[in-house]
Amino acid sequence: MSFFPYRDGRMYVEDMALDDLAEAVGTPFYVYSSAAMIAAYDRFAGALADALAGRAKPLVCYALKANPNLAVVRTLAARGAGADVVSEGELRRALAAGIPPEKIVFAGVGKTRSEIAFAIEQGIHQFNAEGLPELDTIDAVAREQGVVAPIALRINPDVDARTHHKITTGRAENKFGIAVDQVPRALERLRGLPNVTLKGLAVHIGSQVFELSPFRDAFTRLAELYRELQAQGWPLERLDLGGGLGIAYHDEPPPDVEAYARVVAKTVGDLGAELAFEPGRHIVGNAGLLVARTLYVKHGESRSFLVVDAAMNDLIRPTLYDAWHDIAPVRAPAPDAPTRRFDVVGPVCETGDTFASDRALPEVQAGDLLAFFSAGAYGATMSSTYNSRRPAPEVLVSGANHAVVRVRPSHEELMAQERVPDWLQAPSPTAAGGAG
Ligand SMILES: Cc1ncc(COP(=O)(O)O)c(C=O)c1O
Ligand SMILES: N[C@@H](CCCC[NH3+])C(=O)O
Repeated sequence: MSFFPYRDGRMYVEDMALDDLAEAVGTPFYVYSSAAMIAAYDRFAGALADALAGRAKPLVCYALKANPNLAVVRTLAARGAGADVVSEGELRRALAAGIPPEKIVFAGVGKTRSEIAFAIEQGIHQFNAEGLPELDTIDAVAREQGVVAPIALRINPDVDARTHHKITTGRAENKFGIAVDQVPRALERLRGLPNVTLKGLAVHIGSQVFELSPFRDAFTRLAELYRELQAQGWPLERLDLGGGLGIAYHDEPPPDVEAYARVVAKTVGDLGAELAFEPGRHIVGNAGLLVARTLYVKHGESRSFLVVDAAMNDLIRPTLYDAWHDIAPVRAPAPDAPTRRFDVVGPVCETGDTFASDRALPEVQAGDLLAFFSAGAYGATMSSTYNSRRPAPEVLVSGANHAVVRVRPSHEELMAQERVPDWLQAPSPTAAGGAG
């Protein structure tokens, strides 16, 4: 079922017409379907619960980096989600959205002392430690607070996730995690660190992973290591299998979440470990759209351009990864409407500010609204103010209700964070122009 259907020639988000929303909030804007993210979350959590059949209880820690909007996180918290965070900011958001600290895992290669201190104060579930020196830091900070901090070692299994090279994280050359060969050194180090306690192992091999075999390989390696460490006497009880399960961005068959859950059950289901997962994109990616208005239709010598009012500062994925996002007009085209090839571009002064090249679209007029699909993950959160453009607002729809869950800041608000030092006072009129 589509959460973005056409009805009477107009595209809807659930029961809210997008053209009405555009009138209400202005363009460009992000819009999320509450029902779509709940459906994706429930399906993911349900598939794991079914496949594990009571052998292990899955803790689904939504990866805030995909979309940290408080209303989005709150929606998932209400379904029982925990959180995967990679900064104090994300941790504060997870807590503010009502996720209990004991359901929060803290990953990331560059946790600072003050971030670690804050997380320990909150009593989070665990740190996923990504390197040996970090163990010393967590230990030292925990000692200052007189507590023992729970950790998992994030293992780098050297598995090719077969995704875009910029978002693969489980190869030996990537900065993430601890190589299997270094684990003995990490354990040796842990023996001398009384203020950290090793609870388990973690892995995350990359993002937008489509094939199941890299997961199978990584989880199998992790299970072997888990058994080995237990045999050595380490009282492990947790495995965190990371996120990474992809979504369909076009008409490809989406990854099979039930088959993913069966891989989990088969590889680690019998270890008796508590299992955690860190899905981001899979939960929110296809629950969101970016909606833009066409400013100009420009027919050049060799190409036709649709210049829209959204740009690479709003959605950077096409520029950064050459990512494909489906684009469709908000006013339904006639079934037999001819198509034409367009480059869909934004107003930013970079050639890379291109959402799609040579894309077949129905005839579009200036003023028409366009929906960019699969923009719920790594969309608004990766936006910037480049070219001094105001970030697009975010809207959450539930049924026929909508709420602006992040407002578009004014130009004054954007400039208010900047300061001009005294020694750069505005030049007096007489000084202007120099020699007179
Ligand atoms: C440690 C960790 N966990 C979870 C995620 C979420 O990934 P995804 O949105 O692909 O599920 C990421 C990002 O790749 C990550 O680095
Ligand atoms: N930002 C990336 C994914 C990176 C995942 C974070 N570890 C994307 O848009 O696809």
